[in-house]
Amino acid sequence: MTEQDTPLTQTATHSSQTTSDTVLEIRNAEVTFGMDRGVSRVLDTVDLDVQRGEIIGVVGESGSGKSMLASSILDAVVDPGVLSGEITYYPDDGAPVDVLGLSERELKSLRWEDISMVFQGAMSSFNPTMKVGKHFEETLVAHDYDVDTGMERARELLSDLYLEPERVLGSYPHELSGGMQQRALIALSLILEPEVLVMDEPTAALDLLMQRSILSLLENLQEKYDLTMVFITHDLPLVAELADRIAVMYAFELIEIGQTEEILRHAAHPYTRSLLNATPNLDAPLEEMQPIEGSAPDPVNVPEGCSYNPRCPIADETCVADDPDFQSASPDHEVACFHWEDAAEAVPFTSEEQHAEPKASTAEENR
Ligand SMILES: Nc1ncnc2c1ncn2[C@@H]1O[C@H](COP(=O)(O)OP(=O)(O)OP(=O)(O)O)[C@@H](O)[C@H]1O
Repeated sequence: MTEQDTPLTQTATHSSQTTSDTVLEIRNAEVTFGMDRGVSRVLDTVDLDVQRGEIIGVVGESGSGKSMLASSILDAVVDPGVLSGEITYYPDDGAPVDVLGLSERELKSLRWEDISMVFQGAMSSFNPTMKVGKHFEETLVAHDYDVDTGMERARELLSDLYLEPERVLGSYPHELSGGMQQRALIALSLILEPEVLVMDEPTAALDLLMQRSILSLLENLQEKYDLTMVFITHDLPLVAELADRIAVMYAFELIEIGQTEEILRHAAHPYTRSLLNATPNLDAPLEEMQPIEGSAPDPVNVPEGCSYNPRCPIADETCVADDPDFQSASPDHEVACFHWEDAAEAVPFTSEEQHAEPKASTAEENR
């Protein structure tokens, strides 16, 4: 059987996948900045449903809009960025929350108690003049949580992350290594028992070994605390080890989404396939790595039609004239490309080996 043998099914947007298990529903999320040289659209009509209890990896090149998506989820886009669309949070117990309609006060509580966020570079998130323990206490007090109970939870979380609680709580941030700081920050983000954890390049500043060990700790935390995780990164192989699903961004839009294994083995967007070929792979020789030709578009000047068309080997006049809708490449696998059925032939994988080890390696080598 060929790699792409699934018949084209009807056009659909992945928003149609909303189920009763959806914890976050993002519709038409758009972020613009007014610049001297025009409007910079740095997030372009993104629709995404995050399912309760899943780990979803959002990947893309630097500047593709991943951080804008992360901050949109919490209505935290920096000024003077303008966010529009709808972000709905469905708590486990309670009425749906219209995130963009919340007051500042309501947002403040949502941000720690329901949906929490961890950014790259723990040092910029901690106050360097305050001991780590004080950060936990202040967060508990600010949200009217019982400090004793909360600090018990802090100790448990720090232990879960293989840190010595007393030592870490009694240290200033700079007294801890980068890996310890980042783990302490993850513990802090979970102190108010949020249901969803959004992480924006949480391990980017760390060495490979520390990245891997944090990933496995995150997996344990997710199981223990029933968390939903949105893990944002440029590192596709890294997130593939953790994520149940992968969503790929290109030029401020989502262009493909599917189960991790499906994306790794049967990516249907020419960009995703090129991204996999451009990704270092421990199993494949370096010469098999192929950089993607051309450069990512400027947000003020995104190409008409499919924004990938100037770099795409199978683009034709349709791709220049129209922006493709999502199509179903296989169950739970959607791709925004007119010619996805030709992508496997046009952009073959350079390595026969799998590009990365997915979370659960259960599927056959090939369909
Ligand atoms: N404050 C700002 N004002 C104007 N444009 C911005 C601002 N912050 C980011 N951008 C632009 O928004 C676009 C998307 O940026 P974003 O940070 O979301 O990308 P990213 O995929 O997270 O990249 P990286 O992996 O490098 O963090 C980029 O073109 C960036 O230059």
